[in-house]
Amino acid sequence: MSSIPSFPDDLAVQFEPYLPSANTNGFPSLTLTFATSLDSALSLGPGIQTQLSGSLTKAMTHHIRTFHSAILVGASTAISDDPGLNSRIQGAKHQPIPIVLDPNARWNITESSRVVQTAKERKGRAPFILVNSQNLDDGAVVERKKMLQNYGGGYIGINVDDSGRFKWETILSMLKQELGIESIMVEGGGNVINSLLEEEGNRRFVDNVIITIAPTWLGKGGVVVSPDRKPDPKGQYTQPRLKEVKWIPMEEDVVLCGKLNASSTLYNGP
Ligand SMILES: NC(=O)C1=CN([C@@H]2O[C@H](COP(=O)(O)OP(=O)(O)OC[C@H]3O[C@@H](n4cnc5c(N)ncnc54)[C@H](O)[C@@H]3O)[C@@H](O)[C@H]2O)C=CC1
Ligand SMILES: Nc1nc(O)c(N)c(N[C@@H]2O[C@H](COP(=O)(O)O)[C@@H](O)[C@H]2O)n1
Repeated sequence: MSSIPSFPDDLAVQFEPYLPSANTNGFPSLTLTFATSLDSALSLGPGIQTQLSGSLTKAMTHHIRTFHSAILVGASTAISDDPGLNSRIQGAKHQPIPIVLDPNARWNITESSRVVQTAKERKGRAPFILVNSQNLDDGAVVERKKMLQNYGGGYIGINVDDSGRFKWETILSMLKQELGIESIMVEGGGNVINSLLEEEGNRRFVDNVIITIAPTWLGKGGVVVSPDRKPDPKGQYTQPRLKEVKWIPMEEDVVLCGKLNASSTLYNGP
């Protein structure tokens, strides 16, 4: 994997207000970051890795990765993309720990998975995979766990809720307690991002948002960011709206930065 040229200082300074800072809420600081098309798609379809970021916005993503203790993706992204989940920016001073949400232990991670190769070459960290606690004793999980432990990673069991998902509150507090994670970059895919944005109770965990928008339409059938509109306990839908918004043009793309958790308000129009 070739290294990515360093991110220019004059651009890096513009992102500083959106980098993690110590959180007072007891949870790791969470940055939501992904690349999208003009029709809100992350990829052409489930299982199809689609390049959206240009070279400069890709460098930005790898620069931002170095400021986080962890990067988190869903199992389908791990399976389809076989990602490195490290920072390949020249001179990277810190590598985040990859975290994969995989309640049903679907990802057959092996010695030749890119993230493991990267850890072996000491160009990144070995991943921790979060599974439903009931799957921790599964034979395949036990074997994969042994393999990952050789490189400093592993499997962690968490109980799922009635819908088969982990609660975000549990994910975040467990990552902080067990792995000492203070900041986390959630990169995708659609399922993970939508589950984070659909409920006000989860949106409160999102501190910073950094979205690359590429000048292209992927068309119907793509994996889209479009959370369900779930009403709050009072039966109202509170529109999440970013604050402290900054648009940063970067070659053909534009990067949208903002803050979310500073209590989203009901938007009543101008
Ligand atoms: N453009 C971009 O920046 C990115 C694009 N992608 C693309 O997104 C696509 C994959 O997205 P999706 O199919 O939506 O899958 P996904 O990557 O969101 O994974 C879905 C799986 O993650 C697990 N999961 C999600 N939320 C969970 C929760 N709260 N608790 C427990 N488990 C949970 C479940 O196993 C679920 O089946 C791929 O095509 C990939 O290339 C992925 C990341 C970033
Ligand atoms: N920022 C960004 N731009 C794109 O165009 C993308 N397709 C993605 N995808 C995400 O990046 C992961 C790949 O990471 P590595 O470079 O392999 O470390 C992929 O799994 C998606 O999370 N991101």
